[in-house]
Amino acid sequence: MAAEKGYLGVTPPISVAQSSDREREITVSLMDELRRQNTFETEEEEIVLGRVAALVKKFVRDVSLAKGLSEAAANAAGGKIFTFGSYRLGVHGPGTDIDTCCVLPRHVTREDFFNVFEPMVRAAEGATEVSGVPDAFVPMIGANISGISMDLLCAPLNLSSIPEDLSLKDNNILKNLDESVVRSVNGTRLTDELLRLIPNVQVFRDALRCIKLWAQRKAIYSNKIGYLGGVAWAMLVARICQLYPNAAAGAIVTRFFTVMSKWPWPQPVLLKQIEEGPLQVRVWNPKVYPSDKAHRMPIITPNYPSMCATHNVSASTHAVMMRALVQGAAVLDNIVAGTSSWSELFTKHDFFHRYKHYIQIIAIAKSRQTRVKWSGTVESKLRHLIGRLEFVDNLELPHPFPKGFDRTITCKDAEEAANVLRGEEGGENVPDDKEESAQAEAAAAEEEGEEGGNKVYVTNFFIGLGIRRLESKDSIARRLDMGIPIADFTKLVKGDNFDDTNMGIALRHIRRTGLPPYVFDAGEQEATQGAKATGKRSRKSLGSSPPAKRLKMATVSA
Ligand SMILES: Nc1ncnc2c1ncn2[C@@H]1O[C@H](COP(=O)(O)OP(=O)(O)OP(=O)(O)O)[C@@H](O)[C@H]1O
Ligand SMILES: [Mg+2]
Repeated sequence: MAAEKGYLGVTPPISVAQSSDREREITVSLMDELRRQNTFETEEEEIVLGRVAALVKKFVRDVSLAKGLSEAAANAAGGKIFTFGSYRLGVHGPGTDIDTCCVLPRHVTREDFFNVFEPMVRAAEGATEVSGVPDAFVPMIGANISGISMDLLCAPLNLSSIPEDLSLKDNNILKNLDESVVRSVNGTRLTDELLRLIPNVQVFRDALRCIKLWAQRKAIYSNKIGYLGGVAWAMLVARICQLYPNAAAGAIVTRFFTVMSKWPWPQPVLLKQIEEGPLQVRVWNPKVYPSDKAHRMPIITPNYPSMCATHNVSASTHAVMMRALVQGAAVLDNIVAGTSSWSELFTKHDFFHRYKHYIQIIAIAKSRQTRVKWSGTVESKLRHLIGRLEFVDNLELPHPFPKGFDRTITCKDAEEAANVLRGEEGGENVPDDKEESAQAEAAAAEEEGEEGGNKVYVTNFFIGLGIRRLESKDSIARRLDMGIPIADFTKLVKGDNFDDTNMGIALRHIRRTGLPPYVFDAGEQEATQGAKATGKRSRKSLGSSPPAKRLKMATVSA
């Protein structure tokens, strides 16, 4: 395709010029700054991946033999791992998961993956925190092996054996596959296609590292909450690389901010023309599907079947991201002019200083394991709360923070623990003890009997409330009534698999001065004028009290 047109992408480049001396200069200083910010990974990963690849082959062989295949056929059955996501793109940093897809021959099933492979991973040297999620949208095993955390996906293909040189590029490979398998292999297919559509991979990597770090520092990195996730940021940077194929990384970053802060959304960002293909599946098309037309910031995956990687973006998160892009563009102007340095681009967000009022959403669980799932559910539904809050009178911007804060609450007895689970305050709120692994905890709980536990595990999410400036002094007109959105949200999260003996949900209105100290970095809170760590005085319960009270309490005076 590139050869025919002479360029990559859906339009010709804006400029094929080489970067100027100044752009090269700022590229050098950008790389220095990224190294200072410690965004590069270590070498350990390759070794661990080699071990996982060998384990997958052994697993395929064992299952093949157990299913009656001959020794020769079992040996030939193969099995292969494909890394994808940020590791495969070459922009993986310390502490991020390695996304890995285990491709299997057809006779090795998803059940085998969880019944046979999962225990093999658990028994592997250095393996901790191995937990399978067979019924997830994309079924997977989460594992930490020798300190490297991985998401292992499972993809049995329609092939009797998986040779070492197998490629997933051909769309026909998707024929007659289960939808969840299509999703699993499409992670790899997307990353590989992305790399094929970029004129200069090293420039892309350097620029993307910069943009990812910036987005994390500005608290606008999370697909689940309605910002962009890793792959969506990667596609935006890839598009800029296509538009300026000969530019150095520093210049790509500059263009990224100028182009993206002015992008005429909802015009989609495409890396190539959308392809038709052999499956009866939906390909993104706003002319046909009203839900696709509703996407505010569509960034479309290039591989078949193309989809929108940003369908969680709401009016609010869109506004927050645009504000950050415009500010970023201004900082870049100064960097290019030499009046500012790169570190200025990576300064921390001001989310916990910015608003007078916040909502705190607390996912409460009786065990650490329950919390993993429950806080995941609450997190994935938060965007619905944001969507409903967008319609509240006087509320200009419900601004979600992209990450939850995990805490352990130690109670004096089981009764107090039960109260905390119901959303009432109490117990001593302490940081999670990272040393105490989920498995050790499960073993201890079994010994004591779950019931006797006096610890409760919570994840706290925050939404900042940007309130419209009001002329009126009339207290009725100045009310912010969030009762209905909050009641709807509570109902929604309790919708599936809610078990009130092990889980709870509470929502509170909290003032800036009452924010808990753990949302701040060391020294940060003291620097904030008027911030106090006490908290209790100004907290009001929104979701844990009886409905009538909840409605009343949900009204904040603006
Ligand atoms: N919203 C999405 N739409 C389409 N594919 C997605 C989406 N989110 C994730 N994926 C697939 O899963 C892969 C891994 O996703 P992930 O969110 O871990 O991104 P990443 O690029 O690895 O960034 P990070 O450094 O944050 O892990 C992506 O490369 C992509 O193939
Ligand atoms: Mg990843």
